[in-house]
Amino acid sequence: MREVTDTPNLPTAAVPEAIAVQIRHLNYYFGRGDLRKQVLFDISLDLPVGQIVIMTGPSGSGKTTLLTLIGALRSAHQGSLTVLGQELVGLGNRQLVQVRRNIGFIFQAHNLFESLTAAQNVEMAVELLGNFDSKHEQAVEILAQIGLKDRVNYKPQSLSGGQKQRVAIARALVNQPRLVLADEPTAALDKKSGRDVVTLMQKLAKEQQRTILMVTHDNRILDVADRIINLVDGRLESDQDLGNFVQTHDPKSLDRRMFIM
Ligand SMILES: Nc1ncnc2c1ncn2[C@@H]1O[C@H](COP(=O)(O)OP(=O)(O)OP(=O)(O)O)[C@@H](O)[C@H]1O
Repeated sequence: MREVTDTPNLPTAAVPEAIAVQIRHLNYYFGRGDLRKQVLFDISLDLPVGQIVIMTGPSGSGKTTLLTLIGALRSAHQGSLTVLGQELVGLGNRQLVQVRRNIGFIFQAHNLFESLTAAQNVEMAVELLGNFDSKHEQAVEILAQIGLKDRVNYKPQSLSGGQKQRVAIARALVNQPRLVLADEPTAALDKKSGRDVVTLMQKLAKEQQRTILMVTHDNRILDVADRIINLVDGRLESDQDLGNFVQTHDPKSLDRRMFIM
């Protein structure tokens, strides 16, 4: 068990290591004063290590807001949000940046740099952790693992939509984040590419014991999930366990697992 940092408005809590994300009574507001608007209401949720969770819900229901809070991309103020053992409520910007380093992000817009090759786009993520010596080898290795071995020196303009999204996935995964957050990762892809991308993410969750939270409107990929949560008007409306998930979390074995396509 890890102790969670105490914050002014929260009691100290202990979160089991097998829980990657623990949320308790989380509220979130945009704006201030008269313009203040509540968009998340009393969210409580546990995401176990190794689980692949799909979050659905109507447009404007708060999915992206919740994802960005979990990803330490905005700060939470009310309730408790513990990510990889760290309480985020009450953390300053510099500490949030540290938390982000353990999270892989995959967005609908792949946000690749057009002037850089696939390998160089991935290398940038490795550099962020200060690893300059082996960055090229690491980038090539993960690109090969996701089926892009013969595309490492291609620039995004010469890649298909599915291949670009795979580069974005390689970039999100190269530092072996324990938590992966994806916002509509298949929205811009055709049926086959979308399926390939999520199958890849599913393999990752199972073989490397990574936790994946994915926002999607894409009904074609719901079956890869262990669990589907539905957000409506900022509230957790339903939480459906699909019965696929078997908790196998063993912290000692985590780093020895390899991810092979
Ligand atoms: N920066 C912001 N400032 C003020 N309100 C915002 C901001 N971002 C989002 N909102 C509002 O918060 C609510 C939730 O938005 P959010 O983007 O989280 O929904 P969503 O479920 O991800 O929607 P979509 O499926 O369309 O992406 C919406 O009412 C939205 O208008």
